Order: sequence, then C-alpha cells, then structure tokens
Amino acid sequence: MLVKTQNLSFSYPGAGDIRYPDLGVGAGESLLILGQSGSGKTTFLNLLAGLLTPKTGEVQIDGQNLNDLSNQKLDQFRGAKIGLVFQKPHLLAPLSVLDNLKLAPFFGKTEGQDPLELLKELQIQAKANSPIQSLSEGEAQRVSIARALMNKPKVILADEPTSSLDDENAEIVTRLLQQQAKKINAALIVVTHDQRVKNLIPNFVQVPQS
Ligand SMILES: Nc1ncnc2c1ncn2[C@@H]1O[C@H](COP(=O)(O)OP(=O)(O)OP(=O)(O)O)[C@@H](O)[C@H]1O
Repeated sequence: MLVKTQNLSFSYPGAGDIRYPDLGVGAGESLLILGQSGSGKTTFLNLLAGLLTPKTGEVQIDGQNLNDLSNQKLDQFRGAKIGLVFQKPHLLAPLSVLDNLKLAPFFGKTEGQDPLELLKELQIQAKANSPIQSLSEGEAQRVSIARALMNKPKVILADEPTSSLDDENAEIVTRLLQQQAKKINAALIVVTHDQRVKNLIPNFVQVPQS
C-alpha cells in the first residue's frame, strides 16, 4: 500500500473530534473522499500530506510513518513523494508555465520529469512560455497537475480539482489525473462534491467515519 492510515482523528481548538475511516490505497489506484460540507475532507487531505498532525493515529506514505519525521524531513519527504492539486491552482502568476514547473524539483530536491514532455501529455505544450496570468482556468489547472507530477510522486492528493471548471474541462482534468497516476504508478486521492468526478472514479470513502 502506498497510503495507509490507522485510527486517525483530528480536532481544531474548541471543536469536537473528527474521526476518519482507515484507508489503504495501492499503486495505480484511485479513491474519492466524499462527505458533506464542513465534515472534514480538506482536513483529511492535510493530514495525509503531513500538513496537519493527527490527534490520534498515523499516516503511512510509501512505508514511512509521517509521525516519525521531523518538520524539516517532512517538508522534504512531501516535496519528493506527494503531489498536491488544489481547487484553485497555486501557481506563481508572473512566471512562465515552464518556470513554475521547474520549481517543483528545485524544492523537492529531486531530478524531476521533463517538463516539456509532461506539458505535451497534458495538451498544453503550446503554453510553455506563456505567463500563468494569461491562461484560462482549465489550462491553469492542467499546469498545476503538471507541477504536482513533476517529481513523479508516489501519492497525488487533489482537493476539489474540478469545482471551478466547466463540464468539458472537468472531464479532461479528471481523466488526465487518472491517466498520469496510472502511468507513474501513484496512488490518487481526490476530495470532491462533483458528480462529474464521481462518474469516473468509482471507489470512495465517506467522512466522517460512520
Ligand atoms: N483552521 C481551522 N480552525 C478551526 N476550525 C477549522 C479550521 N479549518 C477548518 N475548520 C473547521 O473544521 C471542520 C472541517 O473543515 P474542512 O475544511 O476539513 O471540511 P470540508 O469537508 O473540506 O468542507 P467543504 O466541503 O465545505 O470544503 C469545519 O467545521 C471547519 O469549519
């Protein structure tokens, strides 16, 4: 299993515990995280990425228990092993598409994939030298997927990646995420409300744990 969780719970100060189902996601597998608004889905992704520390339980990514890593080691581990995709692409607007992609191996201290090859697969190679601020939302989201894939992560975590996209782009983005995850044999975990994504990825867990 590339992603394994056990007995995870979390609480924000002054709020009750959120309890999470145990997960096991293998190489090339995709899983949706479903649940009502405010149920704790984004918190779950942040726990899986090691951006939050659980109240109880543990997360294992590629055999590494995140609780056992110092903050500095955790940052490095995340950069090398985890690709993150958010609802709105967090890209550096004045930089070109290519320069945004090149930042990922720099921060992850990895060699990285060939960014031009990746842009070709995501059908946006024509935009390689364009500044991010000149892209449409669908194009920018594809660039953020390319950036998440640059270090060939073991795990791809995506939080509502299609919610600001029209039907055509939502389907393109979901299919590209699945194809790329399969190609690099990563585990893909997607938080979504989006029926268009649910139609393409059948496996899911529900938050909170019932
Ligand atoms: N930084 C924070 N401090 C305190 N409470 C928080 C914080 N972030 C989230 N919460 C609360 O924790 C609960 C879970 O939030 P979370 O964002 O994980 O839910 P979600 O299922 O992703 O919601 P949505 O589907 O609306 O995005 C919510 O009640 C939210 O208000």
